[in-house]
Amino acid sequence: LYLNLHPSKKKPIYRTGFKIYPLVGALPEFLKNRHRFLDWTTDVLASCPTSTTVFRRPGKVQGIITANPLNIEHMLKNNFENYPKGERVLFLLEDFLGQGIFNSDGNIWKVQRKTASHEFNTKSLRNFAMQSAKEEIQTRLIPLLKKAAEMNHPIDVQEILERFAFDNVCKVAFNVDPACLDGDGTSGWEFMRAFEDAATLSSRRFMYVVPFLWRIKKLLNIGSERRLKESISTVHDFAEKIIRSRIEENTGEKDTDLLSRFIANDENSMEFLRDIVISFILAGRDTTSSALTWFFWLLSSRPDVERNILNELKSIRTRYGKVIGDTYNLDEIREMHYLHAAISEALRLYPPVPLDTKACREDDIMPDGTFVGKGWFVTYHTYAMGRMETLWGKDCREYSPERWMENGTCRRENPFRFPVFHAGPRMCLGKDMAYIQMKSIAASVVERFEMDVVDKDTCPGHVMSLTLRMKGGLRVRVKERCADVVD
Ligand code: HEM
Repeated sequence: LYLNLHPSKKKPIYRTGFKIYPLVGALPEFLKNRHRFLDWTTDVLASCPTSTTVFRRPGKVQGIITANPLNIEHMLKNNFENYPKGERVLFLLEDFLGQGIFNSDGNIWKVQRKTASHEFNTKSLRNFAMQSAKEEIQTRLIPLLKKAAEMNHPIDVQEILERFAFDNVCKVAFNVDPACLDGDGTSGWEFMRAFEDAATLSSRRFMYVVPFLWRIKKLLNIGSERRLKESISTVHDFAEKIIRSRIEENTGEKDTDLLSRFIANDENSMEFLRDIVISFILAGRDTTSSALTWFFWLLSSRPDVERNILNELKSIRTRYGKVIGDTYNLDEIREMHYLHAAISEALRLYPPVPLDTKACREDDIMPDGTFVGKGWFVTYHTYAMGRMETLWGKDCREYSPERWMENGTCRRENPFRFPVFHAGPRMCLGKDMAYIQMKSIAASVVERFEMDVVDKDTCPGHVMSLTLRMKGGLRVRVKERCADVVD
């Protein structure tokens, strides 16, 4: 339902992108399309004059969904205070995330943001993250892929990347190596599994047609809510044990990881520290792995793009006197403009956070004239934005890294047109770190291995979790590249 406020008459007009039925509103359509929610809502938004639509369900939940950059700039920056995450979202995720940076508003958020953004800008943290990624690539990822190539076994690249990202973000968050990429059976592996369950089961709370059904299940301690409680308890126990031992050995000096930097402030309680660490792990865990999974899938059917990446890597190796197998440092990674473009293009089509929702604090009018009522949800649809002809032209659904290139470098995009990393005061803190990690992995893998995707011609589906995961994973056969082809 597209609602427009005529400035002259100040009388709202309702127009719809969704089919609305008497009494039940958009519910039948929602149920019919729940399994393809992102594509369904993309089509609806594309048919609306300003790429914005109002969403109604029976009961009091209602809000707007928008893919309009002006509206997004308004809610994420110009009228930021009016669009917090809101009590509903905070409440649904509170059992798992507590009041960590990812799940807080107002002062609680501001305090964490201030410290975290200061630390994220330090060279020492960036170097530490870079070093952790390098080690994980050299000692775990490459040997694992070599072995898969020797055995000619198909592997699930998504799962491998998820384990990689989990190891990496745990190192950055609290300097613990769960060694998930090394194999199963470790306590870190149990932590990762529990973390995954907790994230997936928490996100399911958003999809209940009867919103409070999960609360009844929680009260009775049955089904998914029981499993959620168990997984949260495993995650919390693991994190608390580490934090406790770190507090005990606290020398008062800042260490390299984030936790130590927060511990240095004596005022932070155990719960506060736990929530921060968990928020960071959640933020950095599935996002980079999701992005790279879609990137490798897109690349598998585009040998021309792969060739351009190989050529770029070759010229960097020549310039810096490197050979295949050496890891790249920060300066070299920064010079990988085409690779940057190829990853950004994958992020455009498959944003790891496809939807993001805020709550409206006071009645407001969006720049496109859409009225938003107090208490409504406001969702911006990053996935739909990557598929809008109005934003990216007629070839918007094509994978084309070239659209990012300008005079040999990857151009910057307006974050409100490309809100893949959010925008405004709450913009993703890990963006640079994420690109460094993704480019390091992509460069090391592409120059050494060919990836032959099993079922290349089938377009994979996606699973709605907190991030956009590929349904069934990405199964590939890996083959070591011949050196003469690379050179
Ligand atoms: C491709 C990779 C990534 C993408 C696409 C991404 C995207 C996002 C998005 C959309 C948000 C806003 C979420 C919301 O507030 O609802 C966000 C927030 C955040 N991200 Fe990332 N992220 C990525 C990687 C990372 C990494 C690697 C880290 C850290 C290790 C990180 C740390 C954070 C933090 C701490 C926030 C919360 C910021 C705040 O609320 O002030 N992200 N990210």
